[in-house]
Amino acid sequence: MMTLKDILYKVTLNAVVGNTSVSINNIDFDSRNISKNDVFVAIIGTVSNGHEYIDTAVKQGAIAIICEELPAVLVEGITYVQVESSSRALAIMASNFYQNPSDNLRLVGVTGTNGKTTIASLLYQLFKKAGFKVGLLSTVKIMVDNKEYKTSHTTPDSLTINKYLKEMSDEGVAFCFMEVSSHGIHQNRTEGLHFEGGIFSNLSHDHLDYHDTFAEYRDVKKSFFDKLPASAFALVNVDDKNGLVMLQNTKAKKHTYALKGYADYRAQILENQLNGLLLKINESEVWTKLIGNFNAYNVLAIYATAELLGLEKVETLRIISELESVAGRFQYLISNGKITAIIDYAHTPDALKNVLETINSIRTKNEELITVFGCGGNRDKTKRPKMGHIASALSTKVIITSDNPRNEVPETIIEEIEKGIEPQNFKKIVSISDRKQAIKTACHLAKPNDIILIAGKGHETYQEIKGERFDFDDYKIVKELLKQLEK
Ligand SMILES: CC(=O)N[C@H]1[C@@H](OP(=O)(O)OP(=O)(O)OC[C@H]2O[C@@H](n3ccc(=O)[nH]c3=O)[C@H](O)[C@@H]2O)O[C@H](CO)[C@@H](O)[C@@H]1O[C@H](C)C(=O)N[C@@H](C)C(=O)N[C@H](CCC(=O)O)C(=O)O
Ligand SMILES: Nc1ncnc2c1ncn2[C@@H]1O[C@H](COP(=O)(O)OP(=O)(O)OP(=O)(O)O)[C@@H](O)[C@H]1O
Ligand SMILES: N[C@H](CCC[C@H](N)C(=O)O)C(=O)O
Ligand SMILES: [Mg+2]
Repeated sequence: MMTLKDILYKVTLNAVVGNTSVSINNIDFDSRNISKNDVFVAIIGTVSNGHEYIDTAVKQGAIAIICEELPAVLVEGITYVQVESSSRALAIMASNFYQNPSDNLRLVGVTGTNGKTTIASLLYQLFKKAGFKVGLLSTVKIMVDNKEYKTSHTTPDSLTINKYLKEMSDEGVAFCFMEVSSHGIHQNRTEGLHFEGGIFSNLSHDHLDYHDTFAEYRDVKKSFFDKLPASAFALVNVDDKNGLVMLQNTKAKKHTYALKGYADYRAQILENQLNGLLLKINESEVWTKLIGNFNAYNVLAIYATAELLGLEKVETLRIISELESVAGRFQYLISNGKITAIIDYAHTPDALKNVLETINSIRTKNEELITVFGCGGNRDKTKRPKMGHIASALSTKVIITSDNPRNEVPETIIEEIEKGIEPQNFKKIVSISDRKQAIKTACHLAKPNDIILIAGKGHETYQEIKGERFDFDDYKIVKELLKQLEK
């Protein structure tokens, strides 16, 4: 049995009222999950304030309350602990509660606007193929070696992270690769974890609804590197102008990678085709099935990481050529009628631009590029016109549609996307808010050898409308529609 004192180890306490030697059953930050002898951690969120649920938690049997402000009336027999930051305290307590599982495996965090899932998933595959037991915490799924779990976040809350790390540690997992989102860092979800390495892919426009300015978004990412210990490595892409910024105040050992500039790890694209890339990494040539310039960066990042973690170079290169692309990232099919449909998770201006430029570098002038995309509701509005501009400038036809409208009106989101389109491109655009109809229209418009890009949802298998998730799978839908049309 654990006591409150055990899990408070290393938490900075401002005040304690009551007994910390009490035995505790579980910890939670949501009053709705609290039952007898649990510890409730009150967090000030973006929508509500957990401190308002302290009474409910006590009524449901909480034995201790962790909070930033003590309630006016204290209940006899309950221990109240006041801390500076409840979310930071939660993360440290979560680690203690699960016996500090991040100490038992070699944990590497991947941060950046685009490429986190790709890099983390490729590292998972690479180390699996090299014969290790491996863990993965990603947007698409959580893997405890061969066991797969669903996930709702890119970087889960600290209790969930530590729960899975504990399972990994019990399973004898040697390496774990995890995505570290800016929300995750900002909400202290990764506090107290023992990282052996951090990777920075790039920084471009996203989430400027949550972070007030780009500088704030950058500094949140940077704080992840600031906190790495001296024993860790920090590996950054220095073709990105913020790569060196990430290294400014880190104690970790600094390593760089680049395609254009000078760096410790360098790659060159020798060939770029629809079936893969031929790269020269440092002095060796390697073929990969991954497609697009941006994937040259991802492959270089995993090569460097493998070396930093001690994998043998020749083996790494051999395995790289066997790696499969990640679900919903430049996933494509070619129909019987010779129409290519590409599903990609590009949901930021930079990712959309990269994907379109990659397709354009492969496409010949006679073929049409028909792009179907939308922008998420209740997310950064300022990226909408930018994505409208990019899609219309780089495609021959564009169908603007819905991508998880959440609690917003789909037509309003579409109008905001349309604002970024320049008059000379108006004729390329159609707006159809129903995503299935939009994809159907693209299939009707496409002729043999044309390319349809369906962007934004990648691996997602739902459309989220007003809090409800309806089944929706871009890949399945386009495959089925093309088959019907070509019958
Ligand atoms: C904006 C955001 O990130 N919100 C996250 C945050 O919730 P919140 O701050 O809104 O919580 P809140 O509703 O205000 O509640 C505050 C506190 O009161 C508690 N509460 C609330 C009600 C009640 O009855 N009782 C109770 O105790 C809540 O449990 C919470 O502790 O903390 C929750 C618990 O960790 C997260 O689930 C939630 O993620 C929401 C669902 C979300 O959509 N997050 C996205 C934006 C996100 O995190 N995305 C990033 C990836 C982004 C990217 O890189 O592309 C990710 O890492 O997944
Ligand atoms: N290194 C990269 N640079 C720029 N764009 C990239 C890079 N890697 C992938 N992309 C593009 O970004 C999209 C998302 O990639 P990925 O899922 O790996 O990113 P992510 O950082 O995990 O995103 P999220 O923040 O949603 O978790 C891809 O579908 C592709 O279009
Ligand atoms: N992790 C990102 C994913 C966006 C994917 C896109 N399909 C959307 O719903 O906006 C987010 O939650 O902002
Ligand atoms: Mg991701």
